[in-house]
Amino acid sequence: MSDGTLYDKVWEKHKVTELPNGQDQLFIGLHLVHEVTSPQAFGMLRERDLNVAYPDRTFATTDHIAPTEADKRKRPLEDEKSEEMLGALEKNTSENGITFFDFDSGKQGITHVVAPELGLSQPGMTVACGDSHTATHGAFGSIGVGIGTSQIRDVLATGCIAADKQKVRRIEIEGSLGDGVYAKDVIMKIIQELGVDGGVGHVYEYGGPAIEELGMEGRLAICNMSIEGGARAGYINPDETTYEYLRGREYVPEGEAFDELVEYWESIKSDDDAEYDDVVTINVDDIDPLVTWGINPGQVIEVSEPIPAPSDLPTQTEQEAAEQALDHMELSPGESMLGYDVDVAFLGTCTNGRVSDFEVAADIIEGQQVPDDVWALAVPGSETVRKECEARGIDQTFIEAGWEWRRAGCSMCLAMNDDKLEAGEVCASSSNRNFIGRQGDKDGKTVLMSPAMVAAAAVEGEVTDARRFLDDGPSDVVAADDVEEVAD
Ligand SMILES: CC(C)[C@H](C(=O)O)[C@@H](O)C(=O)O
Ligand code: SF4
Repeated sequence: MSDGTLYDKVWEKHKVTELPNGQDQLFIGLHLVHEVTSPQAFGMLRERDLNVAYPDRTFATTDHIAPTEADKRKRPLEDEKSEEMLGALEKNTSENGITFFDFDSGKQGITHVVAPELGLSQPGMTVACGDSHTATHGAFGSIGVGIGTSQIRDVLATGCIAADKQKVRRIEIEGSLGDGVYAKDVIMKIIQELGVDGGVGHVYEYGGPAIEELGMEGRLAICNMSIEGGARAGYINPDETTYEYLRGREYVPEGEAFDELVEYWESIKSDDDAEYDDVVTINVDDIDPLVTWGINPGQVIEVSEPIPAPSDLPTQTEQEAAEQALDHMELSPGESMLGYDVDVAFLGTCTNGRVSDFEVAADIIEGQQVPDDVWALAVPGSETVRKECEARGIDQTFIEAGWEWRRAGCSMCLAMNDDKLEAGEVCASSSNRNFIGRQGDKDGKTVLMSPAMVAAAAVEGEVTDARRFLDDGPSDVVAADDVEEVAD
């Protein structure tokens, strides 16, 4: 008989008991903490005079409020609220014996970038963090869940959460990605097909040839945006790519211990005959780079497709959302996103702030100049990413092309620091959310896309198909001039 999916197996291994209310008590193997969602939870522990149950399984970093300009990282931080949050995290971690990757550690960065690159996130684990993008860690074949304040308190105090088991949808990605099409495009395609609520009540298991071909950084980008598709978590079964990535990382055991772990990791993979609640197949052979045209990540098209008319959308909710989106973005149905003016290019975040993202973008911007009226901002996802890019000279390519090369943090992904989109500005962004006001002013506009597309938009000052910049890209790429109706 089949043991089932990775989700079933990992869940069962971590289930402590069934609670009287029907939920399961789930043990959490890795608890990640950042400055925004943790202070209140630590406060709750203090009120009850409780200690942190598993400080060795708990790791903290500062990301959301982190200033990205080197000289603004001096303490106390200029912004009072940010200083308060950072101070609280310092106090809470040092009082409880929790490792904190602070600015001086050289390892600070976005939680979901730092934990994977240090080898903290491993297959078969349960990972929790007070942050919706904890799904990212599922790229290793773990269950990564975002949790709220009371659950953060519970994990701190007991190492466990009360949780409901979800259904599992297998998303089979067939085919092979063309040049200039990336993991980000795959997840945007999935959300286009299944919608922003499509995953509610589910976790997504991504698999199939196109997923197997991806490196870990691409897999992380896909799992990262599971939440944008409404899923509670997303994961990919571990394989050689996973093990090779993990080998030698700081928190990964070596030698025989590593081999034993691989054996365990192999055992928690979904069985070939595992039963899923649902299977969806998407072929990516012919997909073009995707961009959003609206104000949620499901309002997305392949870059040369026309923007849909609200009346063509299936539900009233989608129709109303589309009306609001077109109004906000100042776009009309039938128009193309090609040629849409861009003021800011933002490259970074827990979706696309890793070395390979900067590498891909550097290939496009090399020898090009950002126009005077475009502000191009490159923000490594972690200090480790930054230093590796600098060691390889990638930062110089950005700087020479007119980009600002910054220190690590969430930055303009949600503008909790100084990096803000202003009213009326359009941002070509490698992030994961395009909600109104997300990147700063409520009158700013966000267009989500892959790092390559952000780089190309920075060069042109408008949305363009990045494959035009590839030596070996396809020959039939549509340029803005070829499109009859081009947005302003
Ligand atoms: C601040 C934090 C709680 C939030 C999240 O949960 O995701 C943020 O990271 C985001 O991306 O919106
Ligand atoms: S980079 Fe963006 S999505 Fe990721 S944790 Fe930070 S704010 Fe959230």
